[in-house]
Amino acid sequence: MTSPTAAPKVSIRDVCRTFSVNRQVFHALADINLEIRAGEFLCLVGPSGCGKSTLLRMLGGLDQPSSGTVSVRVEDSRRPTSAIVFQQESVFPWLTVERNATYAVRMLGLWNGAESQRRVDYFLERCGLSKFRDFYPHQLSGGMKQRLSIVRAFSAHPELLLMDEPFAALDEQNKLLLQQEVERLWEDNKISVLFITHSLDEAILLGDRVAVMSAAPGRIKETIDIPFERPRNLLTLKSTPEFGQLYGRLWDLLGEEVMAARKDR
Ligand SMILES: Nc1ncnc2c1ncn2[C@@H]1O[C@H](COP(=O)(O)OP(=O)(O)OP(=O)(O)O)[C@@H](O)[C@H]1O
Repeated sequence: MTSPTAAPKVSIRDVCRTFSVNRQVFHALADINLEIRAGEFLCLVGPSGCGKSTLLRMLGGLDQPSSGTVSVRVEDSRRPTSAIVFQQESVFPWLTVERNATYAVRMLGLWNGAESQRRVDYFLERCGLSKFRDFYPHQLSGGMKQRLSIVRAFSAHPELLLMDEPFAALDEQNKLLLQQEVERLWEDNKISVLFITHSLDEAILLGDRVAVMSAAPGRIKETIDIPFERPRNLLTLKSTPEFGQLYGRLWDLLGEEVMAARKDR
């Protein structure tokens, strides 16, 4: 458990993002204020097009705010500031499983011999890919490729892990298994996580807090603490009245925004 009073890992202050589309200004994000605590698992939900991925891309250094500031508190300069797991498979087809897993660390010049290899071996083992280290992505299933993306991200040992709907394209069984695995990996590695999802089940299962965004221009409408003990089991959780109440509260917050987003189209 992280202390709410400790210095935040991520500070997002008064962030706005506009895009110029056909010579018109489109306001994607407006006045975003949000913190992620060190070691916290923060889930972000919101209607389609409200700017979740734009915000995540800013934290990953792939985009810049039009105004306001985004900062990540770096504690160890030998670690990459962030790593991203996307929804779509983002592994390199011309590299083996092992080379994919080590690519980011090598590219960043952070490869540290035996120590780095030990991390890669550990995460390959944890994600059930040890036996496939010499396989190429076309020889893997979709779920295995997504596990490889997770291995690559955790192996890089980032200060901040950014996950953009990482399980959205997976079948239900693989999704449940990977949700559990990510929760365990996160608990064992004490990493700070921003996790985007459209699934309220997933947000409640994984999050320490869930931030709900408004329809575009995206704002943080409310953040809600998830009080359940870990490790969590979705099937057990779902049978409790507390889960139903939390789900209902989140759905009420989100439902209004989904309707607003539809009207704006
Ligand atoms: N490079 C860009 N140029 C113009 N508009 C953009 C650009 N990138 C994003 N947008 C717009 O910004 C808005 C937010 O996009 P973003 O992908 O962040 O939404 P999202 O909440 O992640 O959506 P979804 O849940 O559907 O993935 C969208 O209306 C999108 O069209």
